[in-house]
Amino acid sequence: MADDRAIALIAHDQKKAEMADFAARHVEILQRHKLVATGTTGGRILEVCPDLNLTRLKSGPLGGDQQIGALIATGEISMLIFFTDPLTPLPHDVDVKALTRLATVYDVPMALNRATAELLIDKI
Ligand SMILES: O=C(CO)COP(=O)(O)O
Repeated sequence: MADDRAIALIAHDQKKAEMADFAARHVEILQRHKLVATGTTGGRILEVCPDLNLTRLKSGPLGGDQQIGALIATGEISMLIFFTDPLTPLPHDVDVKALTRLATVYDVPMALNRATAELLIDKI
């Protein structure tokens, strides 16, 4: 059965270049899937991979993390790839925590760094 759920892609500012590089390296896999991303991350990914089926939501600090959390709660996300930056304070830290919490609650595969994302991407 085809999986109609989306893969969620998010990166904090210091990790956006890494996310764009990750997407470019795995574009053949990603183009087989529906994708959602927070606003700025999605824009950076589409700069390097313009043909992806990617929906940009709000920017993280303006509610994008919460939008992805809501999609997790409604069963619409198959995997969360979230390159977090643990070295920079974030105004929306509570949203980040809420999102990773929901991914855990709903048992959604979640990669919080590139090494884990590289392992997960080969499983889809
Ligand atoms: O802040 C983010 C996740 O917490 C990411 O949001 P942007 O992709 O809009 O920068």
